[in-house]
Amino acid sequence: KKHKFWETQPVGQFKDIGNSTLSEGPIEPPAPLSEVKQEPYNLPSPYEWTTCDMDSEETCSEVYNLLMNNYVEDDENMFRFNYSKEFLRWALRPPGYFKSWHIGVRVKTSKKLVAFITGVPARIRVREEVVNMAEINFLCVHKKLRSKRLAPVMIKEVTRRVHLENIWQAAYTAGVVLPTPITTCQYWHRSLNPKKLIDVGFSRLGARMTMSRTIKLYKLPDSTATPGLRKMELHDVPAVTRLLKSYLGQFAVAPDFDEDDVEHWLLPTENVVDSYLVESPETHEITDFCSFYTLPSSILGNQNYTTLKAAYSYYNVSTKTPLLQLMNDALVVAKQKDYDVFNALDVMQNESFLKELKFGPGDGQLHYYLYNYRLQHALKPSELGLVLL
Ligand SMILES: COc1cccc(CC(=N)NC(=O)c2cccnc2OC2CCNCC2)c1
Repeated sequence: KKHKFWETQPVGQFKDIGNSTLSEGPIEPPAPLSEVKQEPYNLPSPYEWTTCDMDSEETCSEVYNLLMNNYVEDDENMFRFNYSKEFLRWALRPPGYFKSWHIGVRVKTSKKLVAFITGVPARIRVREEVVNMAEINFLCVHKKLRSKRLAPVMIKEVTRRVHLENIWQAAYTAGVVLPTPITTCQYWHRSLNPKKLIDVGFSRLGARMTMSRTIKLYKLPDSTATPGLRKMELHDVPAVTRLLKSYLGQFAVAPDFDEDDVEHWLLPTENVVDSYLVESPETHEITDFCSFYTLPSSILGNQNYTTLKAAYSYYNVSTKTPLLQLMNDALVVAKQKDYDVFNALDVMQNESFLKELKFGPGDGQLHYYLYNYRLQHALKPSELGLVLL
């Protein structure tokens, strides 16, 4: 029976699509904390819960290795996400985070880490409502423990721990269709190193295309074009926060960033997140912003390469510089930093540059979900202003 677990959860159900008697907003009301289950859910007997302290080098390495060997692969099982340790520490320790939401499962005897799921707090605006949510991510069960029905109990346990902090909504993405997506995004890839991408099977040589013609097609300028483009610095946080808050206001669902959030999520961090802004040479006003995060993938079964260096479009704001030019400069910077590919979803205003900047459509979709919050209608990807890691 499909979705046996999800039909028991407060999420939009397929059977409710189009039922206009159901109002937009929380599906179940908050419960008094005394009514939240105080003790952890039961795991199958060989396993025990553990809280993963990401400040611990040893535990962070265990999480890194579990994900490197068992996390999400592409549809053809040629690549697997290879989040770095510094990326995981960044992703899991935003302002107000809870260590208790970094949940692992260990084998009682060997203490081996065999599963993981996380939440981080986020203020997300849904239309006019700002909602305290948990962003759920990194659900991973060791390949050898699949279909033991561990995922449902891990989802229930992270939900229980989120409830204990009086948070009743969540946001998450998945490559699979579950009840019920608030939107479904296409992903797009812009080749930066086409020879490597073809060698490893990420891309295929176009029909009637030679390798040298393909390399020429994706060639980028050696330097950026926008006057006043520079890396974001700490003193830019107030201006970038204002710029971002104003820009994200146009989307139906978007983070409600304050300065502490912007400092954490958007200040450049080596090998994790890169952020650039345009400071007008005349007025010194900050008029535009672009950012991408670094998520390499392991290349499974290739003699010459082990890693695909990929940049993922994050938050971009254009108020003076055309978005097309701003994003082309982002491609130029990514190429300068030796990335192989630049990925983007068709969210926000990304559709306006994807084809013109020679992005090609990916072969999959990314579905966005809200937990315990019903939207009257699914969104178009262009109405979504939320990028999850
Ligand atoms: C190239 O290596 C891959 C390794 C694993 C999976 C995929 C395909 C895939 N599933 N891609 C995405 O989900 C994706 C494509 C474009 C932009 N963001 C994305 O996912 C982000 C956001 C959701 N969490 C994973 C990273 C590709």
